[in-house]
Amino acid sequence: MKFDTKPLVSAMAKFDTKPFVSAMASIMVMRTIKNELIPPEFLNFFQSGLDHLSRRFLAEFTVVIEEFQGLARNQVFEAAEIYLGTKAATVSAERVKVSKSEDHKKLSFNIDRNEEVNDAFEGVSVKWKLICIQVDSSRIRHYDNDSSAVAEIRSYELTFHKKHKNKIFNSYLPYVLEVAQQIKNGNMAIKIHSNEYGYWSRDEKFNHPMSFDTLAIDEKLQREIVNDLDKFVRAREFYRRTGKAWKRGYLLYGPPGTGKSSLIAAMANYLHYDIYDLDLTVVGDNKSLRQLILGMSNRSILVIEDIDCTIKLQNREEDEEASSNGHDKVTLSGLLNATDGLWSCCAEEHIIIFTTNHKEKLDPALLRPGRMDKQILLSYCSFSAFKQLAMNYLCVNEHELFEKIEQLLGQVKVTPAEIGEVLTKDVDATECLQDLINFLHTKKMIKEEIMDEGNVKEE
Ligand SMILES: Nc1ncnc2c1ncn2[C@@H]1O[C@H](COP(=O)(O)OP(=O)(O)OP(=O)(O)O)[C@@H](O)[C@H]1O
Ligand SMILES: [Mg+2]
Repeated sequence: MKFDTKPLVSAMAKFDTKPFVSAMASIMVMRTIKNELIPPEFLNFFQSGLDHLSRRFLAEFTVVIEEFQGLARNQVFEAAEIYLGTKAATVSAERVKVSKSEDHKKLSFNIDRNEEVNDAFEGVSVKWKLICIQVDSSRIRHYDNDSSAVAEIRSYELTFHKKHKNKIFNSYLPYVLEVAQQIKNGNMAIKIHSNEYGYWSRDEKFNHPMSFDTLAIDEKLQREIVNDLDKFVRAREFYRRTGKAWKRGYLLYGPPGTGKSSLIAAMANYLHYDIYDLDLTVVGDNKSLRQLILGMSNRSILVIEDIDCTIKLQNREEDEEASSNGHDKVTLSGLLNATDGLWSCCAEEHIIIFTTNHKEKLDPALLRPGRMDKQILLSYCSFSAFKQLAMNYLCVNEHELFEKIEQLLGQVKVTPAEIGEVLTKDVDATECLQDLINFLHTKKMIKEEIMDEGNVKEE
């Protein structure tokens, strides 16, 4: 290993004091001793002592970025990992790791443990190092105890001259986060995370093929939703200026099978955001809920399906009673605080989606203006939505049977899910459409019979 004296010399020129010079001289001597005389097995130990000394006298400043904050993965660590992957492939590291999982579209590079990577930002030199310490896995809360008795605690050390502290904190680290996000958007498949045992599962790929091209909803409504999403994504400056949390809440409501979950999938695919599918029934209390939401990464969608029945959400007075009785459970105000409260501002670009089949059952506190930014009704199939389904399932955009179907759709309520089922029964398009006409006729007859019975009873 060659010893580069340039930084030392320039540092000595700047800080021309006797004690400093003699300390630097000692360090140089020790480095020579290290390179020439120390047996390889003691090198690491000696090196860390030397690094420590250099840091003191070169006025270096080191930021430690640990992989986990409690149970949640540290997003700065994640971003550093992705960002340094690009550096590792091109610049200074002497050893890199290369991998490609199914989730990735391209090769991923990574610096190896205890390797250093130099980087420069607006004229400032920085040094990254990946530190790995092996410990007994039972001492780590986030670690899956089944797999191994030994676990690794990983962290990055970012070192630079302390006079650049402001620049690093205010410009460089945000830049690293930004670049990592861009890389992630281009390279990573979307993930879906679900909660179990108090933390998010990490590596499930989100494979739902639904997109706004295949979603069968009213065209005008679709345009409105897409415009809303575009506006939200572009609004970074607006949220920063107004001090509002950069998040948007949607309530999707409507009968089963009308496309609420399909719309969520289309949104995630459109924005390229990860989904965090929150099952409130397995969240013990408000504190765990808060921790889960803090564990979400930026640019992601929090989904709480069937909000009316997944949990009994009481009103606020009952909440207070419950917490004063020491009851451990997620309460409505806990949920609202978690999604709405001050601390949820820590993250950026969060979309929160609640779904329900029964909007009328929801607590008014959830529906209060300003809480859910947009309430979207997904309803029974219109003719234009049907045409989209015919295109999806049968690759047909015009057919002589369409007129009859349009007429029947005006008379009976049928969900896109029901239509989808009929259209997949046969291979031949005409037969499928004829099946659909028969299905709609039957529904219409049943509806008329029910109405007749109602009239009889009324009489
Ligand atoms: N608007 C739609 N466009 C395209 N396909 C749809 C639509 N609605 C439903 N489907 C089809 O029906 C299936 C079920 O729909 P989905 O799960 O989105 O309904 P949902 O409204 O979420 O129902 P639930 O209230 O029971 O959760 C989907 O997998 C999809 O194949
Ligand atoms: Mg659903």
